[in-house]
Amino acid sequence: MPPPDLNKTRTRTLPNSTQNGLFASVPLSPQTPILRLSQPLLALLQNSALETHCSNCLLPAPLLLPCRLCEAAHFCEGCKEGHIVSRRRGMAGRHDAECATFMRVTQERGEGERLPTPVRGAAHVLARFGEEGVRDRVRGMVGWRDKQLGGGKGVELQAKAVVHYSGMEMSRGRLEDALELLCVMNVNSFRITDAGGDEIGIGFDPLLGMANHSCAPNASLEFDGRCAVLTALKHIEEGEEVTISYIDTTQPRAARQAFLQEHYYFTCTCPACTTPSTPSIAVEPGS
Ligand SMILES: C[S@@+](CC[C@H](N)C(=O)[O-])C[C@H]1O[C@@H](n2cnc3c(N)ncnc32)[C@H](O)[C@@H]1O
Repeated sequence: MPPPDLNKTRTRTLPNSTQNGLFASVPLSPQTPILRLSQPLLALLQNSALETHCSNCLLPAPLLLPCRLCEAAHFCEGCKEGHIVSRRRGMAGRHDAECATFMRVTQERGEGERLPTPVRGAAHVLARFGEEGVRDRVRGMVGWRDKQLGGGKGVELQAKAVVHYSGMEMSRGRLEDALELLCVMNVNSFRITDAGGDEIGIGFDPLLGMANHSCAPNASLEFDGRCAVLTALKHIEEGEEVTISYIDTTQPRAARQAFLQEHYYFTCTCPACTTPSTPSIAVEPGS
């Protein structure tokens, strides 16, 4: 049984901004969990991990059984019952929607062909737009659509792939939803890494997506299987903003700034980016 969900944050609008952030609702000491979501809206294995990790619990296992229909997703002993057998019983399993998508891709593109992971992720979330509140929450998120459209990122083509391979009718409204969703997911998704630190998938959730970036963050977001856990790295005062890092903070400032601008469309003004850098020490040859 996973530990229960918890949330020691509040979402608030940032001062002098239209954007939001996550703020501590209680004082938090280092290493304490701040937010735990056992069922984020999306926790999906990337293509390269489909045969090494279980598509349900996202954990690695020495023996994984392929779904007998799509043969793309694999399940560990503990999860196979609910996800392979349940389809025969007509129970809605988490894999059901993607199973059909995998099969459509194989039929049209050939054996072993996969959609790019972000397209698969968007198809998953689009399939949940019918659930209460999901579409409105996602469509209310920051997506930098104007910058992404025509920006060489191929979101227009990806939107068509999302709708087509999901087996949905290609209506203007659907395409519009898919396009907006892809833009939102591009700036609000998180990498899922396994216990060894290897990247194995993507996670996305409207609440987690409220966390802003800092190159000197006070919290970190990790996934334990499919459970998302935000943990304090430092003492955080009640009412203080909770920040995470979207990037590798060991990179030099210029590289961090360029990456954040290219992928998240902002200029970072965190203390690590605005504090004058320590002047380099001249070392005399031979000293
Ligand atoms: C994952 S969302 C974070 C939540 C977002 N502020 C909101 O209101 O939904 C990522 C977006 O937030 C903004 N953002 C995140 N960290 C920022 C920072 N340190 N400075 C300025 N904007 C930031 C950028 O617009 C970025 O594309």
